[in-house]
Amino acid sequence: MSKLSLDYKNASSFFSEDELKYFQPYVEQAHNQLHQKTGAGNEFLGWVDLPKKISETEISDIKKTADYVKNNCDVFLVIGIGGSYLGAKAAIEMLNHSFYNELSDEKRTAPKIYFVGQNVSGTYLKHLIDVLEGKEVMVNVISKSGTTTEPAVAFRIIRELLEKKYGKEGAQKRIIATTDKSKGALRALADQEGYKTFVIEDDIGGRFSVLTAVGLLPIAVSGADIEEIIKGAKSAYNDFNSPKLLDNYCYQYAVIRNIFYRKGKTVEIMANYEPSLAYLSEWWKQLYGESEGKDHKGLFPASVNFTTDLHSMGQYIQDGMRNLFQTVIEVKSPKEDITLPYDQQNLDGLNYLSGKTVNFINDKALKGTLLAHTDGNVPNIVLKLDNISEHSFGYLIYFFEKACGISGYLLGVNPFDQPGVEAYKKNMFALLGKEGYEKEKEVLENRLK
Ligand SMILES: O=P(O)(O)OC[C@H]1O[C@H](O)[C@H](O)[C@@H](O)[C@@H]1O
Repeated sequence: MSKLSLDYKNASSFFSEDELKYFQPYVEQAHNQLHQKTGAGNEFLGWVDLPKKISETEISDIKKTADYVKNNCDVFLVIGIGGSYLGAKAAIEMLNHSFYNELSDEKRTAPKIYFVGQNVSGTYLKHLIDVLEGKEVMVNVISKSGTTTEPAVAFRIIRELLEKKYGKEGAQKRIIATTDKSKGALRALADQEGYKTFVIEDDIGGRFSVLTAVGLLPIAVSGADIEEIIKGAKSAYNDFNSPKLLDNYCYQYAVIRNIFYRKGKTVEIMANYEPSLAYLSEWWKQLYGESEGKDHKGLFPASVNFTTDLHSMGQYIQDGMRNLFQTVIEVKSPKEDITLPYDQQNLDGLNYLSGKTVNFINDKALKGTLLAHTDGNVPNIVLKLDNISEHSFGYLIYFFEKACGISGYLLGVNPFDQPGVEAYKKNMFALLGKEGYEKEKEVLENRLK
């Protein structure tokens, strides 16, 4: 069973226990807003009860479809952007072999999985087509709105490729669409072509959708146990259900973020010491960035992968502008370990470590860095995760989602919309010459002269 704990002793000299307690009434209000669906954005609170609500029928449909995918392709393309891919990618990287796609077919019992449709780079798409040559391919195209440009462009190209290779009917059996139940271009296309579909409910926003078919289908294809993920999320639901701040460390995390923000620590850096957690941070950045970055407010969520980034960003964190705090994810029992051998010659000077494991070295790096950064006036919150498992993944996801809802309400924003994302889209459509944007096009082109 996974367990998570919050250790803020390396942050506690930056605020007092009283400051934490002062938030109790506001936390209670935020808790009620979430659970009674009375706060801003309350039409997007389907994720709150999702771990309890997801049906056996949905899970078994996802598992059956995943088995079909596993038996019918070498490469599974997941086409989606933002909330429509980050959660699945985070899970697959966290739970599987570090070199999942590179493993031999005997060692990897599932297809290779590529996440695409996150850019509009011609080079990238051309290179993707090179890699698909001679491979049996299936596709899961995921878009809640069904109108997002990046995945739509990638899907049009891949769909043509599949139809050429397998014929229209053959391609139809190889495409699964995850989208809205009735709206959007992808829904219309899927209905017309007769693709297998999964529905994203109206009340679950993209960045809160990893525990729906959006995340669960690709995760199930990779061989991970999605029922365990849901169980983990369910236990987090139960563990973080109290409005009492002192009994609920999920809410404590939300409050501490808000305390630091109000003290001018405007950047939160998520730090991990396991490369397999890099995409968990990417998922977390979207969750917090899109939820809180609005009305000219909000912490800037950043991430670093340690020890790698200690050799690039470590200098800044130790010694740059003091507007940072760090949230470190410590994994108490990583999946694997390896011992450093003894070397007679000892030219690399590492014999003092021979017989020690690499995880032992990593642990000392974590602890040493924690103290150094704290000494450098960067408060450190540590989230200690017992292990890397499906259960832990579900638990962590729900922990961060719940804390995000509370934190957004404490900040005084609507955590469930993302109006700012439209600005670039409007300009891009105008410059591309999309119908209805003629006036904007002229203005923008003049500005670009
Ligand atoms: O699933 P989609 O509708 O394609 O959206 C994919 C992503 O892009 C949008 O622009 C939003 O900012 C994100 O919140 C969303 O997750």
